Amino acid sequence: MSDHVAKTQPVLTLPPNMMPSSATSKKHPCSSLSVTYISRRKLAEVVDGLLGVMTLSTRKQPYVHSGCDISSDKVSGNNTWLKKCPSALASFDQIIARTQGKKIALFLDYDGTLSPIVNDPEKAFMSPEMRTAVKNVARFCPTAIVSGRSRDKVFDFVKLKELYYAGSHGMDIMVTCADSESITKDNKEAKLFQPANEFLQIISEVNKSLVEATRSIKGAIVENNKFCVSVHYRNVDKKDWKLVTELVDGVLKAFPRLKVTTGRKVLEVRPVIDWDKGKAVEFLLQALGLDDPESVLPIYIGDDRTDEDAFKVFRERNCGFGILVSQVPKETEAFYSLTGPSEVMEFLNSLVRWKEQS
Ligand SMILES: O=P(O)(O)OC[C@H]1O[C@H](O[C@H]2O[C@H](CO)[C@@H](O)[C@H](O)[C@H]2O)[C@H](O)[C@@H](O)[C@@H]1O
Repeated sequence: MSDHVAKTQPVLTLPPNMMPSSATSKKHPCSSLSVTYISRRKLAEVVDGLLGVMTLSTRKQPYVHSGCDISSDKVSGNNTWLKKCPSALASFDQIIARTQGKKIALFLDYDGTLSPIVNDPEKAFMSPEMRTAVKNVARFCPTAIVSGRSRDKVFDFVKLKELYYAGSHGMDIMVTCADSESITKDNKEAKLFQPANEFLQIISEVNKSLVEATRSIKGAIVENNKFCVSVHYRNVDKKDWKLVTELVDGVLKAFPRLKVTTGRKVLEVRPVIDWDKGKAVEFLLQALGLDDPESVLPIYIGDDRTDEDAFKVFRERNCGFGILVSQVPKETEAFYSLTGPSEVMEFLNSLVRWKEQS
């Protein structure tokens, strides 16, 4: 999918002293953020300022790498777990009751949620049945994919033009603006938001260094996700997992503005900015005009640690809820759970059936 950068783009509103005087803004009742539409020149000024604020406000966090994938974490106590985080399928009626006639805004993670976890990241295809389920649900609920993958790559997997996409863990968002008067259904103006834009060059450099550093490790895969880089060790001999971590740490010493977080047998190298999937979801709600908690109920379905940031936003603001995809009990901010992509598909199909009948 190519980038269509519009003449005006939505940006996060800054503190009043940094706000361009010509801008108009809209407050999100469900969050601390608001969306503003301003000119391209102003946008550049504002984003520069925004990045300054985000960089200053974020300390580089040390990371703990347990080398432990949740899927290898099998523990007993399923009943206790289901009491704490009930199945979204078994609780479907309760979930519907929670909507209270509101429109559902749906946020979907990709890997492990819409596609099963596989050894080769390039082959994490979603099934045609899952694609149909997502397409159908998007007819009733505005739907966005929020992924750690690059936006282009996740679009190539999902292939649905009717969705919104946030790639690179929310650092690369494309929306079509719902509330601009000039927009007709077929001529929507695409808008990009890339809060880590100034890191593009650094990411490209660290990607090269990581490829070089891990070249000799059999099974290590470095994946460039545009604003972040994944170093996969799923296919590396277990005895070398620690070595992979050490090599990544070694490379990162030369890149003080980057940090590492962990996912499912993956080390994710990303900019030290105060931005995550939670912030991306808040941004999307506003940019899409879904910022009225009285009329919109956001639901986020995801399986990864990075999805917890979005679950947390909804829990703290009491304006929607997360559904964790996991086969095992886990510490989570989600309200409900599903065991894997096939249950996710069942849940989406249930939403469609319910909408068709109502
Ligand atoms: O936010 P997501 O859409 O869940 O992306 C997170 C990472 O997903 C991918 O890696 C994971 O899935 C692979 C394919 O099943 C698997 O091989 C790997 O072990 C998992 O970590 C993706 O390749 C990463 O770039 C994403 O950061």
